[in-house]
Amino acid sequence: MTPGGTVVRRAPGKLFVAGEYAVVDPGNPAILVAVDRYVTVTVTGLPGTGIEFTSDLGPRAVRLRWHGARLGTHDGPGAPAGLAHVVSATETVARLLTERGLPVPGFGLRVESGLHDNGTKYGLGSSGAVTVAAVAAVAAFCGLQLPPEDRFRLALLATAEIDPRASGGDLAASTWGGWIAYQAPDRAAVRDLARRHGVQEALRAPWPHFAARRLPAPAGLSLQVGWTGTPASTAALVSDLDRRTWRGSASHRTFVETTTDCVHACAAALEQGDRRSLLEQIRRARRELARLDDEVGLGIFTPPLTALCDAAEAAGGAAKPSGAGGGDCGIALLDAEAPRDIDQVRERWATAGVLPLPVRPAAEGNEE
Ligand SMILES: Nc1ncnc2c1ncn2[C@@H]1O[C@H](COP(=O)(O)OP(=O)(O)O)[C@@H](O)[C@H]1O
Ligand SMILES: C[C@@](O)(CCOP(=O)(O)OP(=O)(O)O)CC(=O)O
Repeated sequence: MTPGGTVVRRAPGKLFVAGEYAVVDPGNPAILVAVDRYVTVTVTGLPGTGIEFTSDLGPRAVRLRWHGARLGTHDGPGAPAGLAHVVSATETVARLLTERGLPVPGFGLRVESGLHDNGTKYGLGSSGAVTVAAVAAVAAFCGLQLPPEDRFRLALLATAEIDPRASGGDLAASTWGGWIAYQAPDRAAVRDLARRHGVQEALRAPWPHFAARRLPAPAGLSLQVGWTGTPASTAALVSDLDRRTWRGSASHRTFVETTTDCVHACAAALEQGDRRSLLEQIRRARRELARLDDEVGLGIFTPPLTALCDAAEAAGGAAKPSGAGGGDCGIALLDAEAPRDIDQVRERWATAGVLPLPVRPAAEGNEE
């Protein structure tokens, strides 16, 4: 902490490489990569016990006060629109402080997002990055020294209070950085564990199915990212899928089996530096998502995302939507030694209305 009592923490955004949708069920693997665009959270001491939130997405600072363990306005507990993630992150760290007998001081928390373009999200995981950065900043400001897994767990507990369907893969990438293999715990179960036995206990207890480990970056391949310019609602797409009869069907089982096999093969290809196999598996992941989309008509593939994939495959690369689809970003892996092919793909993307984003994998995640 600086002498003025200000703490600054940042967390990178992320992209899904493979495993989206399947990863929402505990234990199913996915691969993500952190990218070098960040959400930055600054916490500064303020007199009193209230917490003042300022976001670059909101018009003005919002001062909230404590109603027991929850933050809210004078009317009662509850986060104002657009502040759900920072409020939940603050409440979760505050519960840990209280359980440890430590005071929760008053402070101001300010968010600056590098994951938006004039207020429109790129789909690079701003909700995950802001949660990870807010947990780290609030914890450090309050004098807690926490290892990465504790910060990840706090961020997941904070997220599960808002939406237990979210896998937390974004939180893992934002916490650890680099290329990550991730398996989610049962979010409702860990949320209930924290509610019943406390946050401290939820940090200590085993979390069945949860796993996160770093993978090597792909050698000789360049990660290219295209933005469709259309923001998609992940929560809406995931709950849309849940409302259909697909879950529990033979098609669901096939999707999960194929996707799991594909993610394991991608991880092995990264570990063995096998470029050709990695490209084959990314193309397979695209096909499996397309099959899901054809069967349930979810709208994962929009015309710009299909054009993004076709252009990359025509140049000998592999590509797919990243995450829930329906807009946001797609990724491509292209031969790093063929800059002219990369330029050509980017030109074809521009013609299809896809903006190439100048982002690169970020080796580092969020720091304590
Ligand atoms: N700059 C920010 N300031 C405060 N909260 C933010 C900011 N960026 C994102 N969030 C949180 O994340 C939510 C948006 O999540 P989502 O639509 O899933 O975007 P993304 O796809 O980028 O994760 C917002 O409603 C808010 O709670
Ligand atoms: C469908 C999913 O598996 C992947 C969603 O990935 P996105 O990258 O679309 O997510 P946001 O960061 O919230 O925009 C749902 C999940 O894992 O929670």
